[in-house]
Order: sequence, then C-alpha cells, then structure tokens
Amino acid sequence: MLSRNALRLVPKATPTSTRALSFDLTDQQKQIQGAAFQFAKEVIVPQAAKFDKSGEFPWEIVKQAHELGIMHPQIPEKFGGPGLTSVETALVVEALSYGCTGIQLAIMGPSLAIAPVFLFGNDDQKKKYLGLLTESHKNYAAYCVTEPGAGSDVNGVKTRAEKKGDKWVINGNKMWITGGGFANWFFVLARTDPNPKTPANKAFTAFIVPGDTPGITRGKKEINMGQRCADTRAITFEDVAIDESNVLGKVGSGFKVAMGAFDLTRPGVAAGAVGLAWRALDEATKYSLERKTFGVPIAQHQGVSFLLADMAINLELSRTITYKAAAAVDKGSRSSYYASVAKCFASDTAVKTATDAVQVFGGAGFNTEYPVEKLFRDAKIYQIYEGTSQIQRLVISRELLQKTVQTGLAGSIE
Ligand SMILES: CCCCCCCC(=O)SCCNC(=O)CCNC(=O)[C@H](O)C(C)(C)COP(=O)(O)OP(=O)(O)OC[C@H]1O[C@@H](n2cnc3c(N)ncnc32)[C@H](O)[C@@H]1OP(=O)(O)O
Repeated sequence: MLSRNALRLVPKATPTSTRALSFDLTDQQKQIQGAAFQFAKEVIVPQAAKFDKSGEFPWEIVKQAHELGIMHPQIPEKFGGPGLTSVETALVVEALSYGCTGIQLAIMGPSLAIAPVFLFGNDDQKKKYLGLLTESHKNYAAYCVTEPGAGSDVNGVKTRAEKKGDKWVINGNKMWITGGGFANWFFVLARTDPNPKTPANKAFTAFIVPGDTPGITRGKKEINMGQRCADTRAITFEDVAIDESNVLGKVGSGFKVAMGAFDLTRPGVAAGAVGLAWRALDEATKYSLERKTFGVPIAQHQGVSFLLADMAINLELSRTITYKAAAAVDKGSRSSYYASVAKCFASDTAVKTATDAVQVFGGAGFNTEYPVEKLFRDAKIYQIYEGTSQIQRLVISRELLQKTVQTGLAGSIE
C-alpha cells in the first residue's frame, strides 16, 4: 500500500529547476554540436552532390574532420582521441548527417570497429590500434562480421579461425565491409569451435587483424543505391595468420564482443538517421513556402502542411529517443533495448520523412537537380545496416518479454 507521504518526499521548498527533467544541452555540448553543424553547412553541404555523383571517397573532407577532432569522437584522450561521450558523439553524427550521410559515413566508418576494441581491448591493443587511427586521417579500421550467407544471423558466420602453433589462422569471406578498401586493421569475428551445436556465446572469437597481413584480398568498391561515396567491399581471408596478442577479449567470447559493440554504435546510427530526417524536413518546409499552386504557397494547403507536421513529430521523437539511448550508453549499463528502439524508430522515420519530402517536392523531388531525391536514396540503408528494422524489433521484443517476466510490468519507466 502506498504511504500517504509518498508524494511528499521532495520538500516543497526544493526549487523546481533542480526537480525538473532536463532536456537542455550543456554549454560544452552546444559548442560541440555547433562546431559539427558549421562544418556540415560550410564543408559538407556544398560538396555532397558531387561525391554522390562520383562515388569517390571524400578524403579531403575526412582530413578536415580529423584535423577538427570530430573523427573517432569516442576514442579516449589517453589514446589521442577527443574522448567524447555517446551523447556528444550523437550530436556530432546528427549534425554531419544533416550535411550528407554518405560523407558522414566516410568520416565515422571506423566507429563500428573501434567500439569492440574500446569495450574489450587491453591497454596495449587500445594504444596500438586506436592510437593508429588518431595519428592520421589516412588510417582506417573496418568491422568484419557480415558474410555473403550471414547478415542478420550472426550465429551463421562461417569464417573459421584455427590455432596452428602460436598463430591463429583465419579463412573466410566477409561482405559489405565499410572502409574495406583501405582499412589498416580489421575487427574480425570468426568461428573457433567447429561443433555446430556449440552455443553462440562460446563458438566465436573476435580478432584484430592488421591490414597488411598476407592472405587478405580486398574486393571491388560496391556501387550502392545511396551513401555512395562511402567505401563498401567484400574482403577475403585466406590462411591469414595472426598472433595470439590479436585476440580481442577471451577465446570463445566473440559473439558477445560483436553484440556489445552494437549497443554502443546503434545510437550513433540512429543519430545519422535523425540528421537525415532533419535535413529532409528543412528542405521540404523551405520548398513549401516558395512553391505556389492554386495561387498560394503549397504550405498553405492542409494536405502539405500535415505532411510537414508528421515529419516534425517523428523527427522530434527520433531525436529524443536517440539522445536517451546515447545517455543510456554513458550510464554504463547494458543498453540494448534503448539502442534498438532508437535505431529502429529513427531509421523508419528517416525513410518516411525522406519519402514525404519527395512528395512535397512533387516532380522536382524525383529529379536529381533537387536535394531530396538523394535523401530518399540515402535513407533506405538505415533500415538495413547495423541490424535491420526487423532485427531491432526482435531485440526489443525479447528484452520486453524478459523484463516483464522478471518484474511483472511491461514497458519501462526508467
Ligand atoms: C557507422 C556505420 C557503419 C555501417 C556499417 C554497417 C555494417 C553492418 O551493418 S554490421 C552488421 C549488421 N548486423 C547486425 O546488426 C546483426 C543483427 N543480428 C543480431 O544482432 C543478433 O544476431 C541477434 C540479435 C539476432 C541475436 O542472435 P541470436 O543468435 O538469437 O543470439 P542470442 O541468443 O540473442 O544471444 C546469444 C548470446 O549472446 C548474448 N548477447 C546478445 N546480445 C548481446 C549484447 N548486446 N551484449 C552482450 N551479450 C549479448 C546473449 O545474452 C546470449 O548469451 P547467453 O547465452 O550467455 O545468454
């Protein structure tokens, strides 16, 4: 039974400012966001269409981002990085993605390979491999989990690693590897227990594989629908021999290493989707005030203004849940639930918002001379990479059911 005094726990004299739930950014966070947004507006926006057309990797922009200190935001200062929190990282990613999600991916591509090293690497590994990335923008890392036959089902990974003498020898094919063309090192998930009955949490090991190890073949650059200037390739490992010191975490714990990384990076992917939706709303709103039909700007037609309102609603919700998911990472507890809610909602919002932006632009939205056709193409991959929207719903429903069984209450009030 609720005590009569339960609602009187906070003395009335406590100022409301200290009792309020704060959605305000700190001055430092505003500064970080401002610097990234200025970079997006001044450097990325003017060059986005050019790199989308050519598909060329935007090295010069990556270099400038590196110099500004917004590449590899989460690498700790101890290893040469800026040591930003997940919330600050989300602010940077969102701002850059407003400019162009392809260029943002070119800048932030190594983040998925960095995450498992950041979480599970020993000090020597962090110093060597994270330190390498902070030294020069040319140094790059790539996350190799996905295979031609294993995308959503990570437990289906076929790449094998066998211990031969004092070396681990890796054989297998990886697919859709971001930054695969020039990565100096790869995060690789390989099966180390050949018994198909061994559970996922014991069957795999994670490795850091130096990019110059003999036996690595880098495939051709894939031509994708959107985010075209980022680098995506197949990577083949043929008798690639590496040292024991390149095992990341414990032998057999690779599945959890790979999954743990997603908890860290999915809020960042959600932030990219938020940036894209924000740009789509911005473009559509401005256009609706300029374009006239039936004698008035189309913004004055309810059919258009309601589209804009729905875009704004979903953008605000995506942004809020994304910051919440990032804040959950910063708290340090397992945050799969919020990471998946944010990644799923923000990705679906990016696709819907970009689609509606094309609708607001009408025929011009279908044309490559206007910006929203690119946003439409760039948006789709958010529902696919770093776990499809269906996989996110799988993670959410599992967490929800487990928690309900444990607590007897469905839905979180954290
Ligand atoms: C910057 C942007 C870069 C863009 C590049 C994009 C490149 C990519 O897209 S990367 C590849 C994308 N792929 C994915 O996201 C994979 C999606 N799939 C998954 O997430 C998983 O396979 C998933 C969720 C379906 C789970 O699979 P399933 O085989 O059912 O395993 P499951 O039984 O849940 O877990 C196995 C063990 O791992 C543990 N585990 C699962 N998730 C986690 C986690 N987040 N943290 C720690 N442990 C975990 C489980 O607890 C379990 O351990 P135990 O048996 O001890 O309890």
